[in-house]
This record gives sequence, structure tokens and C-alpha cells, in this order.
Amino acid sequence: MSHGLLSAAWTLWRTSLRQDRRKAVTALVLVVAGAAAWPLVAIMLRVLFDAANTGRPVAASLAGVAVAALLIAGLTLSHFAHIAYFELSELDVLHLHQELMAATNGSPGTAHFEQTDLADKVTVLEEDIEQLRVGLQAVLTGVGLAVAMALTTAVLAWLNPLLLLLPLVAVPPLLAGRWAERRVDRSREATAESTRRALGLFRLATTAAAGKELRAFGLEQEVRRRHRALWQDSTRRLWRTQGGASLIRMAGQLAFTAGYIAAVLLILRDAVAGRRGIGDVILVIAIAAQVNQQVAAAVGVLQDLQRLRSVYQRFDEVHALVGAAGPDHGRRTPAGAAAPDDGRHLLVRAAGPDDGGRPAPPAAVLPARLRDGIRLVDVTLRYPGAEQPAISGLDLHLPAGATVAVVGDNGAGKTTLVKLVCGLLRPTSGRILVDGVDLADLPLPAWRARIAAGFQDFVRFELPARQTVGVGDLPRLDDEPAVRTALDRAGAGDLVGDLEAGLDTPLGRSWTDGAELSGGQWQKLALGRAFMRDDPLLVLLDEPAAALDAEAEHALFERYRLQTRRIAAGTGAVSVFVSHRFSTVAVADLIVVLADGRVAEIGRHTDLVRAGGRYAEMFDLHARAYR
Ligand SMILES: Nc1ncnc2c1ncn2[C@@H]1O[C@H](COP(=O)(O)OP(=O)(O)OP(=O)(O)O)[C@@H](O)[C@H]1O
Repeated sequence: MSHGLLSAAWTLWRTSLRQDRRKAVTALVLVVAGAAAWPLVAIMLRVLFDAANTGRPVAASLAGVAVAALLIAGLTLSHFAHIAYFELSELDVLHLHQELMAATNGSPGTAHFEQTDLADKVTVLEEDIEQLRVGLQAVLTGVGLAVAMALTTAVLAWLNPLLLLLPLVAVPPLLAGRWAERRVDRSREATAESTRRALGLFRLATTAAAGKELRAFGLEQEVRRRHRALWQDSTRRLWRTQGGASLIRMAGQLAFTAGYIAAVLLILRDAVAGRRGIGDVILVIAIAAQVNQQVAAAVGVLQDLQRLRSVYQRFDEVHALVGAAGPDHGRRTPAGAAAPDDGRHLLVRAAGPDDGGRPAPPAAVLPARLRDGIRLVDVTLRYPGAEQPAISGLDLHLPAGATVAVVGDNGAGKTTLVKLVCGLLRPTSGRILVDGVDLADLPLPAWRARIAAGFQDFVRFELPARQTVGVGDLPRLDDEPAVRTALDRAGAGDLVGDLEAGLDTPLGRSWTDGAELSGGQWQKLALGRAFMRDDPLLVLLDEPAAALDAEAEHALFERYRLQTRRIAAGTGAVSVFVSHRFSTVAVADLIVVLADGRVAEIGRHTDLVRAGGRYAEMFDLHARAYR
């Protein structure tokens, strides 16, 4: 949905009503009353002066009291309104944060994370969400202003219809404001990359994890220098655009000022000619001054609403990018077209007719047990913007029940292969079959629920230890026996005994008294998480031993073999692990050597060594390094 100013204001108002209807309505009433008080002050001043001038002291006194009361209302009601809407705007920010999290992480796939323009938009959006606080104020003030301007316009028309031209002179400032805003917006997108990189360096310099390496390589000064250079670069560019934008806005304001002066002179001329009384003169002075303020306020409100509209528009763009890059990128529909999807559609589409009115194929059902395994048929994956495909025409059979090791040089495509079989990325072309059923036809959440996965760049969930592991099977988050079993499977049972409060120990620095773990300990917990599920069809371990010491690695693989055998006996699961350590690779049922996104060699350890190819060479190098 594309957003105009009014529709953006309406969207925010509806969101605020949903947060707290009573507070929203109270705030609106107070703001409108406060804004309407000012033109009423001008009207009552006229009554006051005319009454005093014609010798009516009671009428003059009453008008004086009314002026005082209206002045107080005008000065204070907006502050009371602020109390009502302050909390509301915080809740609106929360609401949009939640939406942004849902948009970027609510999709079943991760393809959108591979796009830098999405990262740019999310960076700008994160900063801009703050705009919602101002946005709600702008919406309320806008309504108040509309009422005040209607009153003012009526008074101006009554005084002299020519004065109605006054608000027209307000158009140039508005146009100038829009133009300036667009320039600033473009400049912010252009500088987003520098800002993001500078923030990345800031995080690098302030996180404990990077501290060791920065010191070891003496990079502290260099990181600070680069951070400063990037930040200064984006500030300089933004400053230049802001300067230009201010000049544009000022030119617009000057046009209005000229019109305003002309309008005041018009009324003064009448008064000098004796065609008007003193009350009219006071009225025009007071009300004309308000037109000036109202227009200035309206320009401010419009600028705020323009920023609010940008927030919603960028939101739509994020949704569109996530949708377009989504896991269904390249999905075959019955009409043969690729359809973006967000996972929810997957289920809906399967149940109803598709866009072309043709019945969609029934949703394929996952087998309880694998018999054939997983087949990749002529699979190619090209990352957005990449020249070469990361995986290229790959044909591969991962047999049910087998333990498959994937090896290859850096950048060979191992992690990409893992992401593909997980359904995190959709092939650009080709098919992935699970027991003959295309992964694209399977409901992704159901497939994910049958995967046990441990990744090299595992997440350090800073939670109580039990939950750090338990999130591997959310329904059993706090199930202590299940968590202990999973930890035993991962060979991490002892680790919990070392923690002060056992499984209840909070982990990580985000807790005041959180325990800090070593990289290897965190990885063991991540492995425990991987083994939480009891009946996976696919066990995936991407460099599971990278952070472990040699002894722990050996123990892990002994356990890993036990686990995969146990799981394979139950569900025929395929176990795939990526490793650079050949001692662990050698025991696999099948070894796949990837090179440049293709299968270079495939077979058992002994066969591959005997063949004397790339694998034999890598194994030999590795063996010599450990001799
Ligand atoms: N988001 C991305 N955008 C563009 N190219 C990418 C992206 N991610 C990976 N690549 C490229 O795809 C190729 C395969 O990457 P992949 O991460 O699968 O390799 P890998 O074998 O797992 O490497 P490593 O052993 O270093 O982990 C590499 O050339 C890499 O540069």
C-alpha cells in the first residue's frame, strides 16, 4: 500500500487508538481545544475593546475574563495533552519495532538478509522509527490546526474576503518544504552505508569478543581512525544537504512573509481611512499574527507527516524486499511463474485456488521416516548481485540414514548447500527433493520442525542456561529432562555442573550477574540445542567443532556418530556435517568434496584416498600438519 500524508496520519491514529482508546481521544480533545482557543482570544479581544470603547463595563469585564481563560487554555492544554499521548507514542514505537522484527525475521527464509539494500533500508528505518514520537504529536496538532485555521479563515472572510488570499501565500513554503525533505531523504539513504560501517566499527571496538583480536593486531587506533573517517564523511555529506534544504525552506518562508505584510497593510489602510472601528483593528492584528504562526506550524506538521509517511513507505519497501527475496524465490506455481511468499501464503495457497483461478496442488506431506533421502537435482544458487553462482548445477544424493561429510576450500559453497537443504534459501534453478517430494511444495515450518541444526556462527542466546538449550525445541523450552538429555547427547552434560546455579544460571553480559562462557562452551550449548529435537529427518552441523579443543572435538564426534545412528534408526534421517577437520570427516559414510559450487569428488574415505585426487591431497596435508 502506498502512503499519502493523510493515509500515514490515519494509520498512526488507528494504531494509537488500538493501544489506548481513552488516552488517544483525551489527547485529541485537549489539543483541539487548546488550538481553537487562540482565534477565540482574538475574537474576544475585539469584543473587549469595542465594549470598553462604547462604555459597557460589564460586557468589557466578562470579555476580559474570557480572554484570560482562553489564553490559559491555549497555553496549557497542549501540555496536558502531552501527558496523555506521551505513553501512546512510546507504545506506537514498540508496535512498529515489533512489526520490523516480524518483517525481517518473520519470513521462513534468510535470502533477504543477503541483500545490502535491505540492510540500508532497515538501518534508516531503525533510526526513523523515533519519528513516530513526533508523528503522533504532528497528527494531533494537525487536527487542532485544521480547526483553528477554519475559525481563522471564517474571521478573515468576514473582515475582508481579500484576506482569504493570505493562506494561499502559504503554498510556496509547503512546496519548498517537500522539496527540501526529499533531498535530505535521498542523502540519508546515500550515507546509510557509511553510517552502518561506522556503527559496525563502533560495536567492534566496544565488544569484549573483538577485544582480543584488536589488541593482538594493534588495531585499536586503526579502528578508531576508520570509525571517525566514516562518521565524518557521512556527517559532512548530510550537513551539506541540510544546508541546501534550509535555504530552500527559507526561500519559501520569504514568499509568505511578503504576502502577510501586504495583507496587514490592506486592513490598516481601511482603519486609517476611518472605515473600521478599533475592535476590527485589534482583531486583524491578533488574527493575522496567528495566520503567520498557523502556517509556520502547518509547515512543521507537514514536514513531520512527510517523515512519518517515509517511515511507512520504507516499511512497505522492506516488506516488498523480504517478500521478493523470500524463501519462495523461484517457487514454481501451477502457472509456472515464480511467486514471492512468506511462508504463511505457502499454506494458504496449498489450500485454495491460486491467482489464476486454477486449483493449487495439495500441500505435500512430510514422511514420518525417510526412505530415499534428500536429492539435489541440477541445483544452482546465485546470491543477489553476485556474478558467479555459489552453487552451480549441483546433482547430489544424500542417502537416508547416511552420515555425509561436506568438505572443500573456503568459499566452495558448503554453507550455501546447508542453507539450501534447510530451506533458508531457495535454489535459483533446480530442485531439492525430500523422498521424492520437492522442498518447494512442502510447508516450510513443518520441514524446519524436523531439522536439528548446529551452525558455525551459532547464536549466543543470553538466557538462563536451560532456555539457551531449550529454545532448540520451543514447546519444551523449560523441560529439564529434555534439556539434560540434549546436553548429554552433545557431550555438554559436565558443563552445567560447573555453572554456579546449574541450569538456572543466567548466561551472558546482558544480565547483571550473568556467567560469561568461553567460545567452546557456548558452542557446546549450541550443540545441545541442535540435539533437542527427538525425531529429526535432517541433522545439520556446519563446522560444529570450530570452537572446541581437540579432545572435546573427538568426544563430540564419538557422540555425534552415536546420535546420528540412533536418529537414523528411528527416522532414517540424513546427517550432514561440514568440517575442515579430516579426522572427523574420515568416519563419514559419504564424503562430498565441493569446489566452486560443484561436486569435485564423492565417495568413502578409503576410496577417495585411493583415487589420489583433491581429497587425498587435502587429507595428506592435514595429516602432516597434525603429525
Ligand atoms: N550473501 C552473499 N552474497 C554474495 N555472495 C555470497 C554470499 N554469501 C556467500 N557468498 C559467496 O558464495 C560462495 C560460497 O560461500 P559459502 O559461504 O557457501 O562457502 P563455504 O564453503 O561455506 O566457505 P567457508 O569454508 O569459508 O565457510 C563464496 O564465493 C561466497 O563469497
